[in-house]
Amino acid sequence: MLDVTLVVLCAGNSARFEKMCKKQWLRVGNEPLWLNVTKRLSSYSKFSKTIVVSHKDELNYMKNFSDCYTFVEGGDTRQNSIKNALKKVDTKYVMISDVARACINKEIVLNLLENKDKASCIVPVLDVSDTVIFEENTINRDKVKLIQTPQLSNTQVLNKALDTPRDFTDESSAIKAISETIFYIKGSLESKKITFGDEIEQIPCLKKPSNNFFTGTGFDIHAFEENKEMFLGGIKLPYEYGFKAHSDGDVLIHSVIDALLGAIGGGDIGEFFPDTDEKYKNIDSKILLENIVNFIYNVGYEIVNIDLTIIAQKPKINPFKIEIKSSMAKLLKLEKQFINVKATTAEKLGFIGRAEGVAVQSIATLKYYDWTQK
Ligand SMILES: Nc1ccn([C@@H]2O[C@H](COP(=O)(O)OP(=O)(O)OP(=O)(O)O)[C@@H](O)[C@H]2O)c(=O)n1
Ligand SMILES: C[C@](O)(CO)[C@H](O)COP(=O)(O)O
Repeated sequence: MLDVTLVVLCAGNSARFEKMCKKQWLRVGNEPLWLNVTKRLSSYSKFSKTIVVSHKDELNYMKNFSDCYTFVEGGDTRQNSIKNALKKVDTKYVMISDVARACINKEIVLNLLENKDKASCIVPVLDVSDTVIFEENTINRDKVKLIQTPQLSNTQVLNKALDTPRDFTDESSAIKAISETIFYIKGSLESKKITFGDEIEQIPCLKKPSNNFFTGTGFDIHAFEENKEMFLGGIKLPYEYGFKAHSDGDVLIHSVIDALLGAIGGGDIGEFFPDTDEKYKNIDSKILLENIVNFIYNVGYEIVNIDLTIIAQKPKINPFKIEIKSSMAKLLKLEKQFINVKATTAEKLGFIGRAEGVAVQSIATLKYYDWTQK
């Protein structure tokens, strides 16, 4: 076992990527990119431990995918994500790589490891073959290097180098700033970082997402409550009661949220919005659904269609079905043809039949965001 910890940085926001899905959640077959890259990098040598740094909103979801790695919550910058990871590093050396550099080859990792005692930070670099200008003045391109990852650092030195208010864009810059040594090895064009959306085509090792479909079911019930407005599918219904709930009680939206989370293996609405949390007291459930829809797109899915059935003796639903369908289509960012709203009574049977409350069951079908399509 090496005295080296592997850290894969997967906690970014993909702001410059400008796609529906975040870079780390692009699918390679059935694997999110972060898992595909982490499996590949960790297979290259016997690292003491592998740490995956995850965006705070995706940490619990990411943990669903593997028990083989230590998951750490990222920070608001790459450097702070590294600092969070270093709290879990107890080895002399740490190798840190950007998940956005998806196609790191084994030779580079082995070369870094072979040279780990040559300096405080071992860095793969590329020479420049283009003419280079700096502030509109041509400079000597032979003195220019493009820095890549993974970078292999002495853990103690890196901790010291990052104990600063300065924000560096990589480890070697921080280590150099405290006058510690750097050793450069030959990098690779294959180690190109995915930053902008159109760069995906330049990444050689990715295969297209699987064509699988994913379904999830949702079911929710809410009792009627006096002195409360009734919301169903984001629409206010003119009824004498509302729904008894911590939130606004929109039982239809809650049912659909559970169907969406079910389809991605993301648990249930209570895990995302605990009914013990004051910030969700009387919350507009449309906000909850918008949050979940954004999450689903961020982690690499698209919604194909939703079908739902409202089970209610009262109020009469038919007069509002079209409005509910339009409301839900807008919230789900779906064409109306892909959201179906059904309604039925309970034939006066049971609590629904006694008009004590309403139930809604939903089913959602999702697929992966296909980044190979323009
Ligand atoms: N707070 C952050 C920011 C970035 N990263 C990771 O650092 C690597 C390089 O960052 P970058 O390519 O800039 O990714 P993003 O920050 O997602 O991109 P952007 O700056 O466009 O938002 C990525 O693998 C990213 O996931 C991280 O772990 N934590
Ligand atoms: C660390 C890095 O990949 C080295 O080139 C680069 O600095 C990351 O920059 P980003 O803006 O955080 O992608």
